[in-house]
Amino acid sequence: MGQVKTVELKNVVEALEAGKLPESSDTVHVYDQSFEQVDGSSVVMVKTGTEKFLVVAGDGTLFDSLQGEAVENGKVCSLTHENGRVLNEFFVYTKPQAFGTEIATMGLGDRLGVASPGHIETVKGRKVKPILAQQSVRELTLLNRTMTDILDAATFAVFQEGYKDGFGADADHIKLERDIEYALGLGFSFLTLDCSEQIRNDIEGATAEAIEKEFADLPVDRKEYFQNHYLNKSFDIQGLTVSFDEASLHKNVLVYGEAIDFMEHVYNQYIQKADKAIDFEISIDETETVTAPEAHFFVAEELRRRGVTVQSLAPRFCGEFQKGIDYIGDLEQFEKELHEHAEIAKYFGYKLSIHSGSDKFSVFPIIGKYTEGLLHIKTAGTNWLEAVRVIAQVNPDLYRRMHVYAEDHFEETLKYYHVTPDLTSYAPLDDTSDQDLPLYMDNDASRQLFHVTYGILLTAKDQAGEALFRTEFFDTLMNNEDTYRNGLVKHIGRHLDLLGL
Ligand SMILES: O=C(O)[C@@H](O)[C@H](O)[C@H](O)C(=O)CO
Repeated sequence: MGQVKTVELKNVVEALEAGKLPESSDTVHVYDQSFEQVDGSSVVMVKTGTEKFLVVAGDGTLFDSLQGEAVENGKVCSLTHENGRVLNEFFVYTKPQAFGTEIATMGLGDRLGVASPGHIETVKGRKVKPILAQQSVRELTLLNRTMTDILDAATFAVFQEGYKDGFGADADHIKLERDIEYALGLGFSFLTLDCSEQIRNDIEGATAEAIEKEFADLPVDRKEYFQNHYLNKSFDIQGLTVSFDEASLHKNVLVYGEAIDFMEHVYNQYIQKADKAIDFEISIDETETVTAPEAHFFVAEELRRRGVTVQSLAPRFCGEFQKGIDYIGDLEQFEKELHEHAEIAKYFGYKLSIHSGSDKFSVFPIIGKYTEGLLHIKTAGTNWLEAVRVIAQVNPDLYRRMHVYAEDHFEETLKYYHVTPDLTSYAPLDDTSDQDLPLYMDNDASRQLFHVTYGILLTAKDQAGEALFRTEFFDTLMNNEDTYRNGLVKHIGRHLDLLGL
């Protein structure tokens, strides 16, 4: 830390020594809500330039535990993983928790590690709890981030905002048992088990003969286990009648059987054995197979039969839930099926989970109506797009360079995301004034262009190995923190308003 900064922070230390909340100055911003006093120590979060620190003074175990640079009789501490764990030890509200099925939850994936303060402001006073740490393995891989990074970002944001109403941490789209073990060991409170590898999409297109032959080859006890429970019976779900003939039963057994076995295994081996409550979510949304309501019932009934308790389940809905843009499909069909999915979820006592929930404004009223405001909804990319909007507003030159790079590298992202933007549908960059650059964040195609190129843009390096955009991107964002915060409050607030939360 430079000499200049320690001089600036001397006043903060003096105020803390006197047990007082320091005041912000021209060069040091004090996050008032973060001020805490415990066993003779006083601590607060500050920002100088584009960097944030914890400043602690006084004596006692908190002062001794936080690691930092001595400034007068205080310490100036970087936001390290170790200092985040110290905050967890002294302030329980900085640790993630599970919420169960009695309140709506919203996944607020933050690919940058700087969005959570705006998310916290957005949810205050609403009937929803924030899952502030939520990144899929795909996002972590594309960003070279770790699960520890996203937990730390949430810890420091909650401390900065003095937010004491609880938050969650979702290890999202987890497919491997080693990742489950690692995430739960780190203290994640929410596990989204992605079963797309176990779901047999090939069965969807198979002939009736092929399905019958494969089913016939199953062990006798397995066939009897399913046929004795489902065949030629009707199940009444709040007025929705579900029944299976041989063809439909055999198809569902083959499509979902292996996935359900995996769900049961993970529940018994990890969720049941966890040292704290875990919100367990089943994700069958990222598959080619649309989840028909009767298939949703089949999966849920099997979980019930096997004693597996889940807090939320994400089906693959009809139509398209593409990243960062509104719903694509027949609204009437969607409403009919969403209603059925919601009734099935209610019947089995868990929340319906809406993945790729960003920007699905046309269907939010339908979702809010039939889930009666008890759901889990996941967003992530839209929070990154609001950051890109800020860049377009305040640093047009950086935006232009990122836009060109994203277009040049767009094709590389299609192996990770299913998006189908028409990149000729928006105005050419050279024809767009600086003033109009933010409008690209209102166009579906340019939204998706940036939505899926986040990893490429934030890890791109020049020939000297220096970051092409990352450093300037984060400096710009940190110098315009309130603009980003207010943009999130407005944009995510619109999501919650339309959902009735
Ligand atoms: O992009 C990702 O991998 C995640 O954000 C994933 O899509 C997440 O589960 C989600 O649905 C966010 O909207």
